[in-house]
Amino acid sequence: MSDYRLSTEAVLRALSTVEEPDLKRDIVSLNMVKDVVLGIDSVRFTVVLTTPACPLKEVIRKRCEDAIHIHIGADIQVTIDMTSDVTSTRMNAPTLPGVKNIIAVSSGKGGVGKSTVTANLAIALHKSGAKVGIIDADIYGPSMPTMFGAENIQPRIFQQDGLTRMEPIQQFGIKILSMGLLVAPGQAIIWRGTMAGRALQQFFSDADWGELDYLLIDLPPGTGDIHLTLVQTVPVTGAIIVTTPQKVALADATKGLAMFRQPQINVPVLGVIENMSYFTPAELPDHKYYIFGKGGGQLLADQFDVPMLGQIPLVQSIRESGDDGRPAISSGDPIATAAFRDAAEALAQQVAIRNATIDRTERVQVA
Ligand SMILES: Nc1ncnc2c1ncn2[C@@H]1O[C@H](COP(=O)(O)OP(=O)(O)OP(=O)(O)O)[C@@H](O)[C@H]1O
Repeated sequence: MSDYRLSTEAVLRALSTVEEPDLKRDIVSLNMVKDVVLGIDSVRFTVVLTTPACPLKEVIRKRCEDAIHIHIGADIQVTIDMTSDVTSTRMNAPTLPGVKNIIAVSSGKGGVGKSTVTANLAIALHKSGAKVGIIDADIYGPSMPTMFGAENIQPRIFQQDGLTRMEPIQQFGIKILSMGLLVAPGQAIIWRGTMAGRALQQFFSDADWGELDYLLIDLPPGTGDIHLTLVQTVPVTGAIIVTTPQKVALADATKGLAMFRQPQINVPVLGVIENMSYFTPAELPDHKYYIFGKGGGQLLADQFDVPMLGQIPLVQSIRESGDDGRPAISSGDPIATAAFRDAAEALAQQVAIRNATIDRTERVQVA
């Protein structure tokens, strides 16, 4: 006979001593414990994480087990089912209520690898179990069709209730709409500011995105009309800045980051991703050559007091796979895969922290 009392209340009391490491609150008051089922000397329950990409999954599991053993009984058999439900501050949003988080990906200057990072982050999040979409709003060089091998695929246009609707294409599990998909391959696009803005608005208002955990927006480099159109069209959950380590890139990245912080825009900055941080030759995977300088991304993150989400090395396969229409992380390169997976976990973690701690973003009103 056991000398402890096993009850749902006792289990919840024990689990309320477990703190979610990022959110710094106990997992019971965060509503993360569900479906407690008691046996004679056993208990089974579900822990609902705030993201499938949670890097602390095993830490939380161990803490729950320990809490039951310490507070109720050392010989209780504990079975924990870990699931996830990505959090959102966009519930009941008038535009795209099925999209939980809209994340702007921006850079100070062109060519730092913003699109490459967006494509690979999207796939890393998808591989963790999340539903992910990309809007390629880079009017100067919409590269998603090339990176995803989708130059010859057109979004399906159809009529619904008298309205013209658009269905995003789907490649490698990612739903995608791109300015580049609206014109024939090879055709140059000269977007007037208003035209580009209208196209972006249509990607939100006329497209069927269904349910998504994360919708990543690949913005043009710098700061401009498209950025303003975005924040005026939908409340953006947060922004990330992609930079390379050298000083010239950082000066521009600083301006890009400061834009989101302006009081009238007020989009939370989730962190910095440093791309081309160091060169690693495929045949010497342990070697790092800091050819563009070292620590620039961290400097930017420190200056704005935001986290560094990741450092992506310069590796030949990232460039090759981007050109081949198959983002590096899906072609299995181990160095690229590890770097993008870690950055995606860090991003998902920051989104969860942002959703638990900051009020929802308001759409910027046109003056
Ligand atoms: N980590 C990396 N390793 C190797 N090559 C990379 C890496 N990141 C990006 N590249 C390559 O650098 C080039 C520019 O990348 P990308 O198009 O993603 O940059 P961007 O910042 O989106 O550019 P733009 O400003 O034109 O939109 C591409 O050829 C891409 O394959």
